[in-house]
Amino acid sequence: MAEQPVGSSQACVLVYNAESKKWAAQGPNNGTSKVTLYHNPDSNTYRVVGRNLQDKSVVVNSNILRNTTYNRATETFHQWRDARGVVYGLNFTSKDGANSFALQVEAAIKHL
Ligand SMILES: CC(=O)N[C@@H](Cc1ccccc1Cl)C(=O)N1CC[C@@H]2C=C[C@H]3CC[C@@H](C(=O)N4CC[C@@H]5C=C[C@H]6CC[C@@H](C(=O)O)N6C(=O)[C@H]54)N3C(=O)[C@H]21
Repeated sequence: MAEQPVGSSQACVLVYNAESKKWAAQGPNNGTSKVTLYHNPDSNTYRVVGRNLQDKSVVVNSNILRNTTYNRATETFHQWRDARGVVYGLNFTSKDGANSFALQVEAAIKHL
């Protein structure tokens, strides 16, 4: 069976630049994207894919692994580090959207 979407939310996708010590919004219109958690039941893998609402470009495509720590820095800003050390931030447009997405990611990590 192909990948299934587990859930989606709206968030600005940011990547932290350790050199400049700045967060960089990914994509136009301040990086507002639809972020979706996908599950591949065949391989039991999960990933977060974000598509910019304006130009539909993929701004994050990050595997969520058993040892991924999903950090709820604030009620609406969550972040995680990928296997290569890239730090992604999601600045959600609502607390409910942030909470529901986080619950799905946290459940996914437990399922791995
Ligand atoms: C042990 C460890 O690596 N810890 C990481 C986190 C982590 C822990 C456990 C697993 C994985 C990860 Cl990733 C870590 O500390 N990192 C990751 C890189 C990030 C960079 C800057 C500093 C500046 C302060 C803080 C920050 O970012 N914070 C505060 C809320 C604040 C909310 C909104 C976002 C929106 C854009 C920016 C802003 O407001 O202009 N912004 C913020 O300014 C946002 N922080 C962090 O958060 C830093």
